[in-house]
Amino acid sequence: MTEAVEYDVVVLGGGPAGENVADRTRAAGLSTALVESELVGGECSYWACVPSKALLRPVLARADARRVPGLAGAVEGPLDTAAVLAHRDYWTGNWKDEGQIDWLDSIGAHVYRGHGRLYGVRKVAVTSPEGEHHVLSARHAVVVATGTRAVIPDVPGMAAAGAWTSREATSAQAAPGRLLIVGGSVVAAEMATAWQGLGSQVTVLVRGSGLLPRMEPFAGELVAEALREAGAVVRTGVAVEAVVRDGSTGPVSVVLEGGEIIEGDELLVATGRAPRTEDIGLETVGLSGGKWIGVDDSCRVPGHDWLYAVGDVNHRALLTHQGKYQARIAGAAIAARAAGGAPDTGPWGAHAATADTRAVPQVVFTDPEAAAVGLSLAEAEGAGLRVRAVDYDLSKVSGAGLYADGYRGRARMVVDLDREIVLGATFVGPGAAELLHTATVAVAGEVPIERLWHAVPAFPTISEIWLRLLEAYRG
Ligand SMILES: Cc1cc2nc3c(=O)[nH]c(=O)nc-3n(C[C@H](O)[C@H](O)[C@H](O)COP(=O)(O)OP(=O)(O)OC[C@H]3O[C@@H](n4cnc5c(N)ncnc54)[C@H](O)[C@@H]3O)c2cc1C
Ligand SMILES: NC(=O)c1ccc[n+]([C@@H]2O[C@H](COP(=O)([O-])OP(=O)(O)OC[C@H]3O[C@@H](n4cnc5c(N)ncnc54)[C@H](O)[C@@H]3O)[C@@H](O)[C@H]2O)c1
Repeated sequence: MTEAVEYDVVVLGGGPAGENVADRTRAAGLSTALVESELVGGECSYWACVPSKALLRPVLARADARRVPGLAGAVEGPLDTAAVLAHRDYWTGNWKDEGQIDWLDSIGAHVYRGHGRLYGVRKVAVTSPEGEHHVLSARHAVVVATGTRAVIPDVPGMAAAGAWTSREATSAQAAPGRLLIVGGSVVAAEMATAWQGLGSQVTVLVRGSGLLPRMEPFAGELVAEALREAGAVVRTGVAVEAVVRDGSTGPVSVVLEGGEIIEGDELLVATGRAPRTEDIGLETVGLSGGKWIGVDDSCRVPGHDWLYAVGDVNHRALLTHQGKYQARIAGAAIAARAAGGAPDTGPWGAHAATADTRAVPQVVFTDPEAAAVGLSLAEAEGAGLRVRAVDYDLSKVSGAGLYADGYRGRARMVVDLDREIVLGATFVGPGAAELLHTATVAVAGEVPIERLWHAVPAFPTISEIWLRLLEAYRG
């Protein structure tokens, strides 16, 4: 080991969360090193958000166009899959990270390529791909931002079958003929939409009772209905007992509980994420590897005043925008503490990631899009709050009718009856994604219903749903 190189802050993991911490600590004038073992930009840029949305955009645009009289006839044919994949490759920078490295250089952050591990208090050891070793020490903070990897359940034959995870599903260079998908949450629903649209015959095998189990039930119902209309098979209440494949390529068979066998050409396992913490030296500071890292609202690890964790790895909200938000909060908290100040960690304070528990927005880019923020009805009731849900058929809004012929969609607003504020909102329908931020402002801002009444949506936009929901609530 060489002598330690000292920085104010050392960031372990260069995904969206890690990069944004570096951005904030550099903006505060703190010297910062960032350690990345694969590609700076992380899962999101190369195997998750960005490539998946590049695959989905043409599928959704075509579906939208097919619902517009006068335009539908022009988009009857199949998508140009090769062009879509090439566009996806462009958006991932062909899995190269020079652009992100240039940006980190431009803000004066020092990048170390290699696997990083905590090496006792305030220290990180880096092993480069060439086998060089560096020790970095942090005057003020080490921030762990190592993200997650896909979980492959312990189903006989699954791991050996060379099943796709989200990585292969977002980076594949051809559409498989028959794609089997195990799982029914966000990755499963989005990838089913993308690959069915790009020419595969998709079968989704859902263990639970429907798709998108964390959203209002109507979200999963509408998405499943549309997937079936697009030609996919969506089966609920089915458990996969075994996977059989001769090697890791060629036809793959899934054996369901009860003995039914379904054959496909590829199998995507979309059954959740596990933290990448098993080999990052947590044991050297008295913590356990392989687990999520618990943090307080400033994203600091309790009992370790120099250690922070941001992004997926802290399990607060596994979304890029929330990881970046946590990074902004943690970066500001580190800077405030480094300057000897008292951070503002009360609810909604400058150094508290309060939105993680109150106002997390998420858009699922399926057809129809499903967008939600804050609490669902079940979550609000489960929290013991006195609430009322107001539902409205989105197709009855003029803007929606003009947006698409035969528009199908639904909205729900969950109102706190004691405080008369919106706790959560869900919009499902074509074009619903861009409705979400209004709801996020209402939820995070705790805007009183009586004031929302004065926020007039433009006619004829789909946003008029707000007026309808408020009218329905006020009677
Ligand atoms: C298919 C898919 C689609 C998604 N789509 C969306 C979406 O549309 N919108 C959204 O908000 N979220 C989406 N997500 C979630 C999003 O990808 C994650 O929330 C986000 O990537 C988390 O960012 P992060 O920085 O915490 O971790 P990551 O992006 O996982 O980055 C962690 C980084 O740390 C590095 N690292 C790990 N261990 C070490 C080590 N020991 N030393 C050095 N470096 C290390 C990794 O190489 C990686 O680059 C999607 C996820 C999937 C799987
Ligand atoms: N557009 C977006 O915002 C977006 C897109 C994709 C992923 N993500 C995020 O990435 C994360 C990962 O998504 P995901 O869909 O992989 O995981 P998830 O944790 O959301 O869902 C995993 C699903 O797999 C099911 N499951 C677990 N084990 C199973 C088994 N053995 N057999 C069958 N089903 C099983 C679970 O019941 C659950 O419904 C999520 O937090 C998600 O929000 C976000």
